[in-house]
Formats: sequence, C-alpha cells, structure tokens
Amino acid sequence: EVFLAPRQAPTKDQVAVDVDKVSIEELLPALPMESRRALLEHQIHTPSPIQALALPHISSGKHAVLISETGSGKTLAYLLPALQRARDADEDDDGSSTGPSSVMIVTPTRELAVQTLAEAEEHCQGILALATLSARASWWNLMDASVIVATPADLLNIFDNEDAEEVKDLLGRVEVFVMDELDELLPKRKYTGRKLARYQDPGMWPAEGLAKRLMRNNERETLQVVAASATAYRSSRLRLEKVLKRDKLNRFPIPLPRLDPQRSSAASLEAAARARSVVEDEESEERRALEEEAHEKQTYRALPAGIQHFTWKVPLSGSHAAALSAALDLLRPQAALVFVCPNAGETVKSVVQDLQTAGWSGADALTRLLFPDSRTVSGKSSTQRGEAKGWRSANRLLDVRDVTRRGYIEEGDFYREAPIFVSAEESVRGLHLDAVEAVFILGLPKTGASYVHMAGRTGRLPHPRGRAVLVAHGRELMKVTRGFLTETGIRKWEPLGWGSPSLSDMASMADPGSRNVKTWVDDLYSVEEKKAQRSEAAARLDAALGGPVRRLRKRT
Ligand SMILES: Nc1ncnc2c1ncn2[C@@H]1O[C@H](COP(=O)(O)OP(=O)(O)OP(=O)(O)O)[C@@H](O)[C@H]1O
Repeated sequence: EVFLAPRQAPTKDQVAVDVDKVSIEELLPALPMESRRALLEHQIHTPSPIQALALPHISSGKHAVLISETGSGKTLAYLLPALQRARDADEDDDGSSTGPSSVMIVTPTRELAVQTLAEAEEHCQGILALATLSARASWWNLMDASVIVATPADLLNIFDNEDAEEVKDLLGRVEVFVMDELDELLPKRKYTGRKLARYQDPGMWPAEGLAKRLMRNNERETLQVVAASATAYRSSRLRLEKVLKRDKLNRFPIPLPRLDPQRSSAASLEAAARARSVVEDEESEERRALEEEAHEKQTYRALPAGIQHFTWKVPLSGSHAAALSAALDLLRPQAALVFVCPNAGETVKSVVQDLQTAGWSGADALTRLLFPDSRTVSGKSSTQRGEAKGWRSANRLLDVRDVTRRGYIEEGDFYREAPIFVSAEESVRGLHLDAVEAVFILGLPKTGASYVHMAGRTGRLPHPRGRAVLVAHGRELMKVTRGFLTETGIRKWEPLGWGSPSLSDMASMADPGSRNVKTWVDDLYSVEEKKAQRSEAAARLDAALGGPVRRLRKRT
C-alpha cells in the first residue's frame, strides 16, 4: 500500500544540511555576482556538509580528496573555490609571462565533462575568459580557456598533435587540477587494452599520464590538486598519491588531506572548523594499516539516507524487462533511470523495446553515448571514430537534462508517458538528472561501488528522496543484499514485489482507464506464479529424492 500512495512532494533535505547558520557567501566572501545569482536560481542557500568543509579548505589553496555521498554537491564544493583561486592568481600576476591561470577538470566521460562545463559556465560568465571542452575545442580554444573540462584521454590526444613547447605553456598555467570521480579515473584494476599506451608505460591510466605530464610541465609553487568521489576508497587514493609523490618540486603532502563530513561531526561551522584541523593533523599522520579500509567501508555511508532500497525478484524463467514494467507500475516515478548490468541477459535496446511494447511510451535508450576510448589511452583511429559520436551524445545529454528537469514534467501527466532512460553503468557516472525519482538496476552490479553510483542517480540534492530497485534473480539478490553491505553501508533492502508478467499482459494493463494495479499485481504474481513455483519446487525435490515424494510416503 505504501507504494501505491500518491507521490509525496519532496520535503526539505533530511540529509543533515544543518549548517544553516552559515551561507555559501560567508564561506566564500569574494563570490562574484554571477555565482550568487546562479546559486539563487538553483535555490542553493545553505552549503551541504561537504561544501561547508571544502569551500574554505580549497579556497585557501590546500590539496584535498573530497569524499561524500552521491548527490551531495561535490561539484560546487570544488568548482566555486577553484574558480576563485584562478581569479585570485590572475590578480596577483605581475607580468603576463605566465599568462592567465586556469582550472583543469578531468572526468571519466565526456557526458560528465559536458555537465560540469555547463555548471562552471553558470558560475563564471564574464569573469573568466572562456570555458571549454576538449572534444569540441580546437587547440586555440584550449589555449584561451580559463576552465578546461575534459576526459584525460581527449586531452592527451590533443596534446599529442601539438608543439611540445605550447603544451608546456598550457599546462604551466594550470593553478587547480581537479579529478572528478577519482576511483573511475584511477581504478584499482590495470589497464589491459590491446594497444599499449602511447604516452606512458603499459598499464597506466590516462589520468595518471596526464597528472605526470602536468607535474613535469607546471612550475607553479601553488599548483593545487583536488580529487572527488563518493567511493574514493583507499586504493584509488594510494594510486593518486603514488603519482604525486614523484613530483620533483615536492608540492604535495602525502597522504593528501581527506575531507569527509561523515568522519567529522560537521554539524555547524564550529564543527566544520574543528574538522578542518582534524584534517590538518591527518596530514602528518603515518599511513594507516590495511584494516582501516575495511573499517572505513564498514562504517561509511556512500549513499544519502533519503534513498529507499528495494528488491524485485525475477523468476528464473522470467524476463527482467517485464518485471521492471511491473515495478514501474507500482512506483510510478515522474522520471526514472534503468541500468542494465552485463549479466542481466538483456540489452539496453531490448529493454527499451520491451518497455515500449508494455506501453511505456517515454522509454528511451541513454547509453553507449560516451566516447568509446575515453577511459584508456588508445590509438588514433578509434579516437577519430569516437569524435562524432562523442558530440552527438554530449548534445543529447543536454536534451535529456531538459526532459528530466523538475517543473517541465507536469504533475498531471499520465505516468506511462514519464521519461524512462535505459542505460549502462559507466555512461551515467556522476550525472545529475533532476526529476529521477526511481532507479532500477537489472541484474547483478559488478561491485558495491557500482551499486552506489547507479542508485545514487536518485535522491540527490536539492530533492534528497528517491527509490532504488534491484530487479534480479533470487541468487543475485542474495549476493547483493549479503555481499554489498560493507561497501554500500545499506542495512536492508525491502522486498517490493516479485515475478514477471508477460509483456502482452502488461500491454493490456497499460490502459489508464482500468488500473487497479494492486489487484492485478496480486492476481498475476501471487496466485499463479506462486502456484507455478510451488510445483516447480516439488519437481526439484522429486528429482533430488529419486521419485515423487508423495508416492514414496504412501509406500512406506
Ligand atoms: N548546498 C546545496 N543545496 C541544494 N542543492 C545543492 C547544493 N549543492 C549542490 N546542489 C545541487 O545538488 C545536485 C547534485 O550535486 P553534484 O552533482 O555536485 O553531486 P555529487 O556530490 O558530485 O554527486 P556524485 O557523487 O553522484 O557525482 C546539483 O544539481 C546541485 O545543483
């Protein structure tokens, strides 16, 4: 019944944005007018906990690894102070020998780069020269840019075709280097592409190559490194630190200061200040033992508390898409994201087709949009092939953002026309789509971290409520609900429903005039499927015992 209740209006944040004594302006006094206006437009008044910690820390030029829940505003937490620092550096610049200062932000996908760029543009119009993105940018755009947002492989590819001196010039201007989604940029696994990395040793990720090149070519004393992710676990941090340790100018304190509101009781500005000194103490601390990571994972909550987690059990013979359709009918989200895991036995395309058949006219694919080689350093031919694709996807992403913007979706819209975007995990890493009220994950996610990033596409600020539904077979569900506990910090997945009706049934149910969802879900699943399952179980037992159970009993 809970799930059939009319949708509740999102209530104000319960995810502890209780730093309401402070405002972002107080934390960043030199915030320019454009930024203030942009914040007001997005109804951003009080900083989120990570912002309360990060804004003063980063604007003072200190390095940082930002770790906080998905959708908690990490982007603004690094963007606002980074833009500020680039401006300040420009003002201090006595001669024009070093040229203007710039902020370089690298992301694992072009889509995320497009989104971050759009956010940066809102906050720096007219103040900094130009923000740009390598995928579309010519070399001259890049040379002029104050903010560069791109994937590391794109940047390395562009650098490769240019004069080394000019590249040195460009890198020499970088004042703040940001790695968004650190664990995706520097994953634990090794790069095992068919082609050897052209720039560095085999096994190196492009982000590593870029960081090394930056350190070699940038002589600024004040060069600042910031990394961010909800799941920046120890292994990714160590990998980054290993690169930074090699800096000839010794600019980076190891371990890097870690900003994590959950580890500091940042409930007020005083607490945030206390937390900052905790962080500074940490800089001098010895590297911790390996158990720490286990402990960290155990106590760490990478997803906001406003997300409810559900399971939907698919029978072995049933289809995930049909189960998804039934689950959608129960939850009726304003907009939804669906992830198809590789082991689900279904593809994005087939799921979209099945949803369309079942009457979900708003279903559409949002996948394989990303530049295919954006994650590894690779050969040129694939780069060129990816170029056009990358652009189509980037533009499409902006359309998708509009479609899912709250306010564009009329409350009264018939729920079967709601936008439902079907995708694969990596395409949507880090993206913010506003009205996504529910996320459906079909099949078994690879790791707890990938569950976190998929489920984290809902319940994001400023509407921190959402639902994540894992649609999978019984065994897979068990694996998740038992095995992912430590990585996700989720204590319980509530069962939402089970079974998968035939798609033609779903289609006939798509008539808005005749919907008593609860009744037909009960009819379809509870009675018929349960009966079928019971006889199936009996048959299995028979087989295990070498004959029908009842007859055995009769004989004895
Ligand atoms: N202080 C705030 N109050 C309300 N909304 C905010 C605040 N800060 C950011 N937001 C909004 O929250 C949304 C999510 O922010 P953002 O994309 O930066 O999350 P994130 O922490 O980077 O998440 P992820 O880990 O999934 O990448 C954005 O649309 C942003 O406008």
